[in-house]
Amino acid sequence: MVDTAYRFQSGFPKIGIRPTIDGRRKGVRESLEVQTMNMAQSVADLISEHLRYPNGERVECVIADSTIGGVAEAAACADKFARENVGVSITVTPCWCYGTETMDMNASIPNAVWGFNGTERPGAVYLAAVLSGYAQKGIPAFGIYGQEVQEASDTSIPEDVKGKLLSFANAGLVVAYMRGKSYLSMGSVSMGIAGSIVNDAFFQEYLGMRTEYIDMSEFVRRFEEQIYDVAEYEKALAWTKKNCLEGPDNNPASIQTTREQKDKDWETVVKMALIARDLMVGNPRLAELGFGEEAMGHNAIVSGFQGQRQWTDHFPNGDFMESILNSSFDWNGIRPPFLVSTENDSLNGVVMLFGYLLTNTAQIFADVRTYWSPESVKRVTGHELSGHAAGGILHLINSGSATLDGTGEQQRDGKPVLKPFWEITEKEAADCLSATSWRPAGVEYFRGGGYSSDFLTRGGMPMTMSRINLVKGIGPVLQIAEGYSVDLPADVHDTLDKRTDSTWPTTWFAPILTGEGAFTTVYDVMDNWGANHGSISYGHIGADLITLASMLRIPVNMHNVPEEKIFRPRVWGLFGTESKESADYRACSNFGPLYN
Ligand SMILES: C[C@H](O)[C@@H](O)[C@@H](O)C(=O)CO
Ligand SMILES: [Mn+2]
Repeated sequence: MVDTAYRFQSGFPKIGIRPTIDGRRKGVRESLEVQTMNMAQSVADLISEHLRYPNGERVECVIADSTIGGVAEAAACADKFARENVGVSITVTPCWCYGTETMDMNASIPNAVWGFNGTERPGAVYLAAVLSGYAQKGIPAFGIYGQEVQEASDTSIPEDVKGKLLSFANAGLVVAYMRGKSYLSMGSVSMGIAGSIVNDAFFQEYLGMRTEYIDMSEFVRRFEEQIYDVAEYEKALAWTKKNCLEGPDNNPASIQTTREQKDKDWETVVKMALIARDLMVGNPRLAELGFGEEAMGHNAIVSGFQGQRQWTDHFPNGDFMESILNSSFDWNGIRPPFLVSTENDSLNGVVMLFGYLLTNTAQIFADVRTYWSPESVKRVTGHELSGHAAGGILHLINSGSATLDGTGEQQRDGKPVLKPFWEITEKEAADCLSATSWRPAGVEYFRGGGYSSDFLTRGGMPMTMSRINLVKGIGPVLQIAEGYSVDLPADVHDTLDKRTDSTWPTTWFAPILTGEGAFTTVYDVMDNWGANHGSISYGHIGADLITLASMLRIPVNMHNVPEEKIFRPRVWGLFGTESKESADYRACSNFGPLYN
């Protein structure tokens, strides 16, 4: 595992836990002190045991110095949280407390309240009272209480409560971690793709992020003036030659580039990867080499590279740079991915960021290229789709930033998975690399050459595809499709793949159908997809995305997440309980973006 310290030097937000209590002394408060503090401690233990920061360390919790029985103690706790960089607030109580006097009034961070479901003391009554206060004051807060009544002496956290606490804390940390960071736009709008019109108001108001912009000529300046770590470049090039095997050139012989040009392209694409990374997060080595300004980077947690066409018409394309940065390993070993979106599609970059921060695993960026109905597959190949694929499949394929982790060569219990970097073994990283070949770019599209990663994602993995679209008059809208990667017989894959650009990585994706709305058929999923790209995460993370979207006030226009898994602020129910989709739209528009 490599040293990640310089990437994460600004530190991580903590979870603040507020034990609130009935302030009446001479009996009531004293009798509750221990139980209340124990609840706070058990929540802190739960969170630190289960949740990790992007560098693999356990999430840290801060508990108020005392239980909170009134406004003076609430203010003391707020001071402590501000000093300790608390970005997410959880109030816990087993008893009645004074709602508006004890609540956390910080509207710019996610808030939740866990009210103990006992009847000796009315924790759930406080929960209801304080949540009505939150609704009345316009601060959406999440309410948590267990299904089953607990004994007063029971210090355990019921399973249903654990689930909600962790979902809330996980999504809340994403909100907190994004705040103050940047999206780095490398280049401008790619081929008229609207998602690459980087919208600063969206980033600022909904995510609390900056947008930074550089011209792609900055790469040329850094090539020519050697503004990169030459020693690292040499190491990277040698590693690439050894581990990134060049595949066959698919171009007609008359337009194939020479061996000499191909070798030169390898040198350029490796330099591009170093430079893009340095632009995003900085590099202390550059300061030692006399480039103090460049050493600082742009504080970017996600970026996008325009590439097409001004760059790719002349220089090698960005595919190697994007794929290797988006992967969990490179010449420096196994390390957290750097998120880069192809074609500077910033809106797809944002869902890559959500998926990554929710799971700590790398993301597949892809074109949502083709809906293959069972009939079309049968007509073209004679094959009958079955299993998860029975209703048809989507061909996800793209030059550029699909992570090599997306090969599915990492394993857990013998099954293909994508893992957080700290769980990936050397062998698994090597297997992802051997499952990938690097195909000379199609020079009709990419006149400047370059190399595209070519692999086929293993089937059987639970995956979630998502996408943000901007709608004039509404703002951002999120769409989510949970499904599975699927295996096709090799000859069937070949026939379908060869009809398109077979030098690109493929994921065959079968969304889960619910029989309703956008999930009536696979065709409907494709037909309702809002743009040319999607980001694909390992696991069924739709519920986490929905929780996160509600914190940011981004409505969800389509999803196939089971109702019982959805967790949003309590006040969403006050916008109507019949059609939760339209209530979500009204709630988001009523409260407006988190940082407005
Ligand atoms: C080579 C082509 O221009 C592709 O890059 C194009 O199909 C896209 O990926 C559009 O998103
Ligand atoms: Mn694309």
